[in-house]
Amino acid sequence: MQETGTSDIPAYLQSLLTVLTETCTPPAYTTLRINSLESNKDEIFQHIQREISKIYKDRDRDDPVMYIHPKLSEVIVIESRGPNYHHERSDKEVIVDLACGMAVLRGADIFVQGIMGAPTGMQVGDKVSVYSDVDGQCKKGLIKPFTGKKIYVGNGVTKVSREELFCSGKDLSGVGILMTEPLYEAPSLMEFCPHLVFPQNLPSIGRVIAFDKTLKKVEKIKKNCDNWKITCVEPYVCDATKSVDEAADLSGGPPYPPGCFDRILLDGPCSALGQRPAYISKLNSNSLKSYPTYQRKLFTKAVDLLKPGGVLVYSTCTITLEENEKLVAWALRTFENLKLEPQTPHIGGCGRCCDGLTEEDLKKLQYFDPCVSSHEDTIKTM
Ligand SMILES: C[S@@+](CC[C@H](N)C(=O)[O-])C[C@H]1O[C@@H](n2cnc3c(N)ncnc32)[C@H](O)[C@@H]1O
Repeated sequence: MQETGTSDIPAYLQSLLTVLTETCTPPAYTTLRINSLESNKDEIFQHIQREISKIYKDRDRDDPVMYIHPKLSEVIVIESRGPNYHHERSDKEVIVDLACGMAVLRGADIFVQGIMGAPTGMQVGDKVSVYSDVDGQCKKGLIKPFTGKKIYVGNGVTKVSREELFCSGKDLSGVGILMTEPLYEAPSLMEFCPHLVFPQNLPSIGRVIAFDKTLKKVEKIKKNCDNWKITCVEPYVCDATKSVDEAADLSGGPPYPPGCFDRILLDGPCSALGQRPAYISKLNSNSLKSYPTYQRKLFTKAVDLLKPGGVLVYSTCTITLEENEKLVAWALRTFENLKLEPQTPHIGGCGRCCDGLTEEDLKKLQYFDPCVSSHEDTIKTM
């Protein structure tokens, strides 16, 4: 996208445009959470640095810039490079689905399941240019050139032929295209040293409340805890709207009695408009409007569960005022016993002005603005 740079556009639209442009690009770095229970942090950092250097060397790339986050000593930061538009495009075009395309922009190779269309005669070892289908219009097995909306994500070398992919009837798995010249250079981290590091976006690095209403999510929490040899987390399948009961006790799973938690992280459902990169959102305005009501319901339960003097952290991965600053303003009006506290570390920007929040209030909120390069954020903290 191009910057319009026109002064005829009102400031709020200009800033919305900038946000939309920025959300189309992947973050400027990848972050890995170190499992300090496993070994010494510096040793883990050096080990990961050597492993990543090997991966980059195999692909003829210079080592990436990597360091321990200056304020978060358990976080490794790996800088991305790009966009690299100078690569020569091949006339052999491969189309991948949107999820696969977005993963490629964050450093992944292409797994066979993500490949939708490939040219006739495509053989193992062919150099291809890869495009992501933006609107989900490409039918599996497409031979003809794709005429729908597509974005270029890089060049790669095929590990599988078109014949094997679409005509063999085999249940294939694994890497189908190795991305040798991606649009953005970032490390591919699928199952990368899972006992030593865990890929986690910077804003998500915090404490985790161990219940979710989805069984699949709870199973994932259990698997992560097993990988990390964490024994102090008890994950439960639980609808948080039913998590409080006067008659309950703390001995087993939910529900729990009111006022029994010292700290709560409420990382609830949201419109996810801050997830990057994202070229398209399938949300309609009704579902967008439904989130704040649901979030207030969950927030009320979290306040019920909190001990006097306890800490409640509310987080989302979206950018709407209604689900962020306006929800905070509502909470301060509704629960007289709640007050905002400064956050340490404060590595994001401040909150945005609305609904009577004061300058001091806004400084106590953290907004990870997609318009500020994440790399700039990191440098600011050094
Ligand atoms: C933003 S995600 C949380 C991500 C999680 N912190 C992580 O890092 O994987 C929001 C989660 O809220 C869960 N959820 C939605 N409504 C819920 C409810 N009523 N009770 C409990 N969990 C709920 C969803 O299943 C979803 O996994």
